Order: sequence, then C-alpha cells, then structure tokens
Amino acid sequence: MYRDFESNLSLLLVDTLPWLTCRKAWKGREQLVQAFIQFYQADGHLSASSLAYSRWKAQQEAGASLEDIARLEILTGIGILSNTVPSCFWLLFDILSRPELLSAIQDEIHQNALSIDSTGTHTLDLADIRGKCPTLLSSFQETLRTRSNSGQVRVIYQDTLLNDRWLLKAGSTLLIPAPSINKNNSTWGSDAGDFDSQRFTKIAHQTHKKSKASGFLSFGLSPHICAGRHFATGEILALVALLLVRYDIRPIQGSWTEPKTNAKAVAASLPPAAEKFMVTAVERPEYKGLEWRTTVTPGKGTYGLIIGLDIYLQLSSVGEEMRRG
Ligand code: HEM
Repeated sequence: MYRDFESNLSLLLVDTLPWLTCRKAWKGREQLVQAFIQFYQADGHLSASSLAYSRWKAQQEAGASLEDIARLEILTGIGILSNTVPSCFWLLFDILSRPELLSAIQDEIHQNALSIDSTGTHTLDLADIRGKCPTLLSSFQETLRTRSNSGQVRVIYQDTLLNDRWLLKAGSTLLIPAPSINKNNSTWGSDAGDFDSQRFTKIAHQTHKKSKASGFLSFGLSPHICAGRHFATGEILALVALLLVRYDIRPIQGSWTEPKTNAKAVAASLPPAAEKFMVTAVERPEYKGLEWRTTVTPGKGTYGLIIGLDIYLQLSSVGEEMRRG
C-alpha cells in the first residue's frame, strides 16, 4: 500500500476527486492511515522507538486528533523512505554492475571494517565504514551526484540580480534543478557526466572543496540541507556493505541493464525503479553458518559528505546553465 501511494504521488497532488482520479494512490494512503490508527489504538507507540513516541506525544499534547496524527506520520514515512530506498538500490546497482569497483570495495571493507573473533563471529564496525572505507563513501556520493533528480524550491523575497544578468523577481518561485548543477562541467570537469568512484576521495584532498560543495545538490542546499543525511548515509552504507561482503549478487536476466525509472514518485530525489529488478543473492560458501554482528565504535558520528553550501553560488550556476540553454 505504501508503494501504491508513494509511486503515484503526482496524481494525488492534483487533489481533484482523488478517490476517482487516482484511486490506487488514494486507497494506498487511506489503508496506511487505518494501519496507523490501529497501531496507536493498540498502544504500539508506547513500545516503539523514542522518535515514534515523541512525535505522537508532541502532536497529542498540541491537540491533534488520532486521525490527524496518523495522517502526519505517513508524511514522515515519505521523508524517511522515499529517498533512502532508491539511493540504496542505485548504489548497489552502480557497484555491482562494475566488477572492478565491487572487488575494490569488498577488499576495503574486509581490510578496514571487518573483524573476526576466536569463535569465528564476523563483526562489521559502522564507524570504520565511515572513517576507513573512502571508496564506498565516495561511490555513494557519486551515485547521488549522477542520479539525483531533485529540484530545490525557494521563494524569492526580494528582487535579486545574479551575475549582473539574471533578475529574480520578488514573489516568484525558483526551482533549482539538481541534475544540471550536479553535472556542471565548470564545477566537475569534462567527465562530469561519468560515474567516477574516486571523485569524492580526490576532492577530500583538494583545497577547493567549497566550490564543489556549491555544485552538489543531492542533499539540498543551505539553509535547508537534508537533516537526515548522516543518518541516511549510515543506514545505507551499513546495509550495502553487509550485502556486498556476504553475498554473491547476480542479475537474473544476465546483465546489469538499467531498469526504467518511475517519474511519478515525485517525493523521491533519486527516482525509484519503475519495475522489479530481479537478482539472485547467494551466501558466500566461506560464511555459511557463521554469525554476523554490527557494532559502532563511538566517534564523531558524521560523515565527510560534500553538501550544497552557498545558495548564491548555486543560483549563479543556474543562471549560467539557463544562458547555455
Ligand atoms: C539518501 C537519502 C536522502 C536524500 C538523498 C535526501 C535528500 C534531501 C533533499 C534533496 C532535501 C531538500 C533540501 C532543500 O530543500 O534544500 C532534504 C530535506 C530534508 N531531509 Fe532528506 N534525504 C535523504 C534521507 C533523509 C532521511 C532518512 C531523513 C530523516 C530521518 C531526512 C530528513 C530530511 C529533512 C527533515 C529535510 C528538511 C530540511 C529543512 O527543510 O531544513 N532525509 N533531503
């Protein structure tokens, strides 16, 4: 039901007799509302995560009805899942479809983030994924850079002239398109359109990190940069690392041919696949019967991500893109 709702959001946004004009999405949403209402009626929130409980408490204390709380939780689900799931899918796709990169990342994880104790238990340390697996982290950012379809929306409060050339009129709405900024040759070089798994590891050593930050919109731009970016990076890299080291994953159709994407899932900044992409995942024989654990050694908790910093730099780049047509 979540997929029916999320994959057809654009029709729901029109909001004209939704039960007739976009029945599938509307029905999916209503089923989710009922599921959340039942969850609260069964006191599920009392034993859920502190995030779920705090959200319920804040809304309840502010006087929201149970149905309204349920409806708002669905929006939270959109925020948490709609970007994370396709980002995870495309990162796996980008790595698995490049055998040399796959092997380099498997080695990196084995050498830097995996420990094996005397009983044979394998432990993956998420802090080491963060600090000692630069190719995996760089590949993740490259997947976001090359595949993000997001468009940041801003309202212009006062007339603003960009580069002495482009006048943004007060009261208008500006849509800043990630795909053109993220692949701008003047920021990223002539290979801006290509997937370079080392691109962000090279940047980490460069002094002009800030200029690159103004060319990366996948997590938005200041002052509304994605608040969940470190959390999302952590959960995606942990899952991807575990899948890559433990399983041999191959496409059932024989080749890594990109599936079509679903343009109607408008909340997703990386468009999800429109169809199922079937694979086989076979546990590596050397790991059969072994126990796996994950741990996080306490550390600074944030990733060295490049994020969109300066809205004026971004807007100037938009102007240049428009000029080039
Ligand atoms: C890979 C996964 C994710 C991607 C690519 C992503 C991307 C984005 C983008 C493009 C924006 C818009 C920023 C702007 O308008 O400038 C945004 C905003 C936001 N994201 Fe994420 N997001 C992801 C995961 C998450 C998760 C898991 C959470 C919550 C746990 C989250 C919470 C937020 C919040 C709260 C905002 C609004 C920030 C504000 O308006 O100040 N995101 N995200």
